[in-house]
Amino acid sequence: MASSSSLILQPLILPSTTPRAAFSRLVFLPRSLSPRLRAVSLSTIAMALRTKFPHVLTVAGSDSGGGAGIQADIKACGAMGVYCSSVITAVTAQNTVGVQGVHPVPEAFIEEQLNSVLSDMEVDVVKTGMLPSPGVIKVLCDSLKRFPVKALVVDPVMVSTSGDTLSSPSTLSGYRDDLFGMADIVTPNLKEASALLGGMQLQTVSDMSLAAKSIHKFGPKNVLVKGGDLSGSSDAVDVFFDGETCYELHGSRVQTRNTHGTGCTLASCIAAELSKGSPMLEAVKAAKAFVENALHYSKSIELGSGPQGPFDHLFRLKSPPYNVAPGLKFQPDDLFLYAVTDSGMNSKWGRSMTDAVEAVIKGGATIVQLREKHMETREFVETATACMEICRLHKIPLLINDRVDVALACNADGVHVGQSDMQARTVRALLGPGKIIGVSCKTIAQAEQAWMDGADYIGCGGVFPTSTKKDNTTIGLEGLKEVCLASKLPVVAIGGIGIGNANLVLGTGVKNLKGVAVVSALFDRESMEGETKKLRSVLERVLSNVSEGTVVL
Ligand SMILES: Cc1ncc(COP(=O)(O)OP(=O)(O)O)c(N)n1
Ligand SMILES: Cc1nc(C(=O)O)sc1CCOP(=O)(O)O
Ligand SMILES: [Mg+2]
Repeated sequence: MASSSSLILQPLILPSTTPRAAFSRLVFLPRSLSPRLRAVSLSTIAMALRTKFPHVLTVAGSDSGGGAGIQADIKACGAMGVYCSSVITAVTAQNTVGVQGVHPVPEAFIEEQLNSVLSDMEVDVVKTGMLPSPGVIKVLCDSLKRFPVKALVVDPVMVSTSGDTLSSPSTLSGYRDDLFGMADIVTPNLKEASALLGGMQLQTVSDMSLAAKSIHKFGPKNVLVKGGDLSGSSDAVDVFFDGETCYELHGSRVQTRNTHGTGCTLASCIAAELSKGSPMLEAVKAAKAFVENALHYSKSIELGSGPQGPFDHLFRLKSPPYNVAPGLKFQPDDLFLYAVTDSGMNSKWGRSMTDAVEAVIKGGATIVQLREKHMETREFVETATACMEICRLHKIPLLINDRVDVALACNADGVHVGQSDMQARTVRALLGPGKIIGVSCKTIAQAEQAWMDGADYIGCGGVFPTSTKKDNTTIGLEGLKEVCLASKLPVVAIGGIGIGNANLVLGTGVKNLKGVAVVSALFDRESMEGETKKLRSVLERVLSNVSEGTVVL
C-alpha cells in the first residue's frame, strides 16, 4: 500500500455535466504505480467521467464563398461551442455576386456519408440546409429512421439570398410530405414560406403568423417564419409558433451588406443550442441574438465585389467580452433568497464585503448581487474579484449591479440593471449569451421589454416602502402580482422585504415569483448569517405550504 506521503498529485482537467461542477478535478495516484499502470488508471478515470460533447450534423451544400451552407454551419456551431460534422449534398460555385454553378452529389454517396457519420458518432441534432432533390430528402428520412437523433432542424433552403434556385420545385412536396413530419422546427424565410403555401402573399407580421400556423399543419413541432425581408419593418421580426402560441421575436435591423448566410447560421445556432439541451424557444432566442451580434461585427468586413458579403461568425475571437468564460448557468430557483449588498451597512457594522458575502452564503443565500453606488472603480473590481472567489467556491452566482465594466473585469456571472441603466439588450451584446441578466421592472410593459431584450429574470418592486433606495415607488403586493402574471420571465420581489413580511410576498403563490431580494434585512443586522438562516426558513415554510395548496398570510 502506498503511504499518503508517496501519493503524487496528478491534475486532470475533466469535463463535467453541470456548470456548477465545472472545475478541474484532482486525481491522486500512488507514486509506486508503474508509468504504464498510471496511464491506464488515468485514462480509465477519464473515460468514466467523460461526458458527451454536444454534436450537430449538418446536411447541406458547400458554398465556395464560405459565407453560407456547410461552411457557415461549421463556423456557427464552432462559435456556439458545439462539434459539427457534415454531409455534403451539393457543391456550389458561388461568391458575393451570386451562384455560378451547382454540382449535386449523387444520392447514393449522400447516403454513404450519412451512414458513416450516424453509425459511428453520437449525433444529437441534425440540421438540414440545401437538399437539391426529392431523392435526397428520401435518403435523409430513411437514414433518420435508422439512426434517430434528439432533434431535427429543417431550414428549407430553396432559393439563395442572392435569388438563385437551390432545389428543384419537386422538393417542395418532399419537404411537406416527408421531412416536416419528422422536424422539431422548420425555419422558412418569407419566400420559402410563401412557396410552401402555394404562393401565399406575406406582407405583414400577421400574414407571417398565419403562415406559421399553416406550415405547422404539415407536421413540424415548431415553425419559425423569418421576417428579415419584410418590407417597411424597422425591426427584424420573426414569428415563432409552437403549436399553441405565436410569439413575435423582435430584433434590431442591422444596416450592412454582409447578410449572406444568415439563414444557415440561424438554423445552425438553433441546432447547436438544442444539442446543449436548451428548450426550443430559448434556442431560437439565443440563435437570433447570435445572428444579430454577428451582423453588427460584420459591418466592417469587405470581401468580394458583389452586393452581398459573408459575415463574421467567429466574432467572439476578436471581441474580448466573448472570450470570458460563461458564468454559472442561470436557474430560476437561484432567485429564492437573493442577497443584495450595501457597503454603507457593512461599514456601519464594521465588516468587510467579503465577510458579509461569506456570511449570507453560509446563512443560505442562493444568489448575491454587489450593489455599490459609491465605490471607486478599482476598489470595486478588486472587491468583486475577491467576492467572486468566495461565490465560485460555494457555487453561488454573483451579479454586479449597474456596472457592466466591473462584471467583465471580474468575470462575474452577470449584471442587474434598472430602467435608467444601460439597456438590457446592449448588456446582452456586451456580455454574450452565457451570462445572467436581470432587469428591474415595475410595469407589465417593462417586463415584456426585458424579455424581448434577452434578460433572464426581472426584479419587481418596491413591494413595500424602503429607506434603502431613495424615492423608490412602491407598487405593493397587487402591483407585484400583476407584473408576475404577465411576465414570461421568472421574477424576484424586492423592496422592504424581511422576516416579518416575506410570507406575504411568497404567499401570493404566483408560479413565476421565485423568491425575494433583500438588502437591509440581511446587511443592516448584527448577525448576518443568523438573519439569513431565519429568512430562509420563513421562505421554505411558505414554499412548502404553497406547494401543498395552503397560502399562509
Ligand atoms: C434584484 C434586484 N431588483 C431590483 C433592483 C433595482 O435596480 P435599479 O432599479 O437599477 O436600482 P439600483 O439598484 O441600481 O439602485 C436591484 N438592484 N436588484
Ligand atoms: C435596490 C432596490 N431596488 C428596488 C426596486 O424597487 O426596484 S427596492 C430596492 C432596495 C431594497 O432594499 P431593502 O431590502 O433594504 O428594502
Ligand atoms: Mg441600477
